[in-house]
Amino acid sequence: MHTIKPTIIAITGASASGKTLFAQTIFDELLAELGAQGITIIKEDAYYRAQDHLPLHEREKTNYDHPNAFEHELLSEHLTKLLNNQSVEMPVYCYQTHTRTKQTSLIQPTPIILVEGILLFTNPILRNCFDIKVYMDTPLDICLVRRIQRDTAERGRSLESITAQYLETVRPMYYQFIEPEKAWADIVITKGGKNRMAIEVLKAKIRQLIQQHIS
Ligand SMILES: Nc1ncnc2c1ncn2[C@@H]1O[C@H](COP(=O)(O)OP(=O)(O)O)[C@@H](O)[C@H]1O
Ligand SMILES: Nc1ccn([C@@H]2O[C@H](COP(=O)(O)O)[C@@H](O)[C@H]2O)c(=O)n1
Repeated sequence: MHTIKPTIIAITGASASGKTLFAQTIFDELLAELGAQGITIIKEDAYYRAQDHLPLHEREKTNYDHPNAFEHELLSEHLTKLLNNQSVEMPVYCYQTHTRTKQTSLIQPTPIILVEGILLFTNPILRNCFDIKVYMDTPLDICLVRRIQRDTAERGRSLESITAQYLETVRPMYYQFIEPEKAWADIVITKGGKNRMAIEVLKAKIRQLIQQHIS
């Protein structure tokens, strides 16, 4: 099954546009059919640069919406290894400490690899790795509301810190880097991570690719 090159499907778009929900739904719904040997997910967020050398108050000032915040070189090295049928140790990131944890997560090569994150198409080497490029086109005001709900519930953030970060970096970087990524997309998805028709279309394409792997 692994003799044919894996297919990498990359999903990008604004923070809280629904990338994780969309990718995770496809993964969860196909897992029963394909098994863990068939499909895997990689998050660009796992590749935020380690900041152990900085005190916490300095890490809080980092612009996490600029491409330089990511170790894209390591992500492309890992994708290349997976394409060459080698496993990788993906970093595990912590949004509370703004750095990587001491753990890593073993990722095995699979025929289908989903990658999701805000700035995946800004890097030409990464872009080159992707077979299908998806852009989540969710209005920014909806993203902001969902980010406030998610980051207060799941990422230990206050409303004050979310709104300050939004005005200082999230919104300007969206216009500078994320929105222009749409031009690279093969598929543009509206209605966020619950767009059932888009989920079914991607699942059908993945099933077709798996059939090609098997035959
Ligand atoms: N279409 C949708 N309808 C309702 N809630 C959604 C929808 N898409 C995403 N969400 C919710 O919005 C929040 C942000 O989505 P998430 O998938 O984490 O975004 P991203 O990965 O792009 O940052 C999550 O709580 C998610 O469940
Ligand atoms: N320490 C960090 C790292 C990242 N962020 C924010 O996360 C956003 C990207 O993740 P999504 O799941 O929302 O796509 C990005 O907009 C960063 O601002 C952070 O707040 N703190």
